[in-house]
Amino acid sequence: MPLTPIRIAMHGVTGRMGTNQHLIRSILPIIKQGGVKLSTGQWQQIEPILVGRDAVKLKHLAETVSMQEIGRAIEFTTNLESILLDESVEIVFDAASTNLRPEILRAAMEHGKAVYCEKPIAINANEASELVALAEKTGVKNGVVQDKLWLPGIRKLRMLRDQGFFGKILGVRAEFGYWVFSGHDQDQPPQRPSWNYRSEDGGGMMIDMFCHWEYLINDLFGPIARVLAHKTTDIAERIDESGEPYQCTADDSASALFVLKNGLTCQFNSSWTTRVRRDDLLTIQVDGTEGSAVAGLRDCWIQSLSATPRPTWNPDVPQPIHFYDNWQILPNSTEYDNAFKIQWEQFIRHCVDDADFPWTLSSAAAGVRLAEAGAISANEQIWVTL
Ligand SMILES: NC(=O)C1=CN([C@@H]2O[C@H](COP(=O)(O)OP(=O)(O)OC[C@H]3O[C@@H](n4cnc5c(N)ncnc54)[C@H](OP(=O)(O)O)[C@@H]3O)[C@@H](O)[C@H]2O)C=CC1
Ligand SMILES: O=C1CO[C@H](CO)[C@@H](O)[C@@H]1O
Repeated sequence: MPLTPIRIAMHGVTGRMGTNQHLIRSILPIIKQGGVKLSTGQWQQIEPILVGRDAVKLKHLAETVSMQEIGRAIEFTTNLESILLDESVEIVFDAASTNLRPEILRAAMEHGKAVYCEKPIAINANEASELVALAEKTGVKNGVVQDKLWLPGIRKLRMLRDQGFFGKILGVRAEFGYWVFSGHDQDQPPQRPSWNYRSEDGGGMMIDMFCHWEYLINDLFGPIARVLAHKTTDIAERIDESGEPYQCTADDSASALFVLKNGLTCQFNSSWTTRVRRDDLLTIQVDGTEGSAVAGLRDCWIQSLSATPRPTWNPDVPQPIHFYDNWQILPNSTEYDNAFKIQWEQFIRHCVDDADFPWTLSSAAAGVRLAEAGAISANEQIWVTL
């Protein structure tokens, strides 16, 4: 007997993340592959209902896009209330802009729905804690996107760590970012939404990225003990979606030192105002006594102690070493599925099969606390202990 498909309401699906990563690269491919395989060997199929405020965009996704991807249309509605009252809907997912998230999550949990959502779960630690408390009170299953954990580059880094490649890990440096056009030249339109650059709308580098850095560092290297951070708003005015100039009130660059409970120091630079001259938009370098690795989003390069060149400082001659030449690229040792899709499958198994799922609201609240600690550190110019 096939299992009844679980109904998943998807709010914020008309946005960049909702459309691309969640609908087109996760949910529709899961439907296409027949659902998610459970521990019993049965396949759990899913049925999405798209929810939002713009019926035209929803109809396009539910009909045209869905038809292209899975050969049939799916449901959509602009009535969120009716979704909350619909007992056949088991999971409410939210990928709308950050400042809307707490209200949606609260309403869904109060109606007994399992919740799954994009990061961050809130823009301040108090609100994040209230959501965690409500999840505990209502007992609903809950989860938060922590996609970077399943990026191929990060999986390769984790494999190196587990195989003891590094020896003793001495330090971690991450460079994240790229140039986000301000929109002042109409031939170079901005590639990120304007709310990202307004703190009153939930934007800002720290709140966007420190929640990623928290779970990534915690997973790969251990829990963070304290942070020293600095943030700036490098570009004061940008152009919004309607072509109007607006004042940027959020940080677009942030640097941080995270010192872990095990004593390791992780240095993270994050910027929307930098031009890339490195291997990828995010690179994480791990240096150890026995070897070093640099992970990008998909690739990972290694250099062992025995392959380490011997630089000497002499600015009077051209640099004799081509530093990139002494690194070896790791092969792909498995198939790397989309990171968001992998986590969706795990969340569905958690809901249906009770499989372990540690990436909860509680774990995501730590990311919001780190962003808040970073902001306090920057504003008061102090170390903040977590
Ligand atoms: N995990 C990751 O790698 C990433 C996560 N994110 C997170 O994803 C979330 C969405 O970001 P992104 O996709 O870039 O944002 P977008 O601006 O592209 O999308 C915003 C979405 O929110 C909806 N929305 C905005 N205001 C309202 C409102 N008042 N009422 C109802 N719906 C509203 C929009 O609907 P409409 O179409 O009708 O305007 C749209 O669906 C953020 O929380 C962000 O932090 C972002 C980037 C990467
Ligand atoms: O929130 C985010 C901001 O944008 C980044 C990419 O540009 C994402 O990786 C991240 O999740």
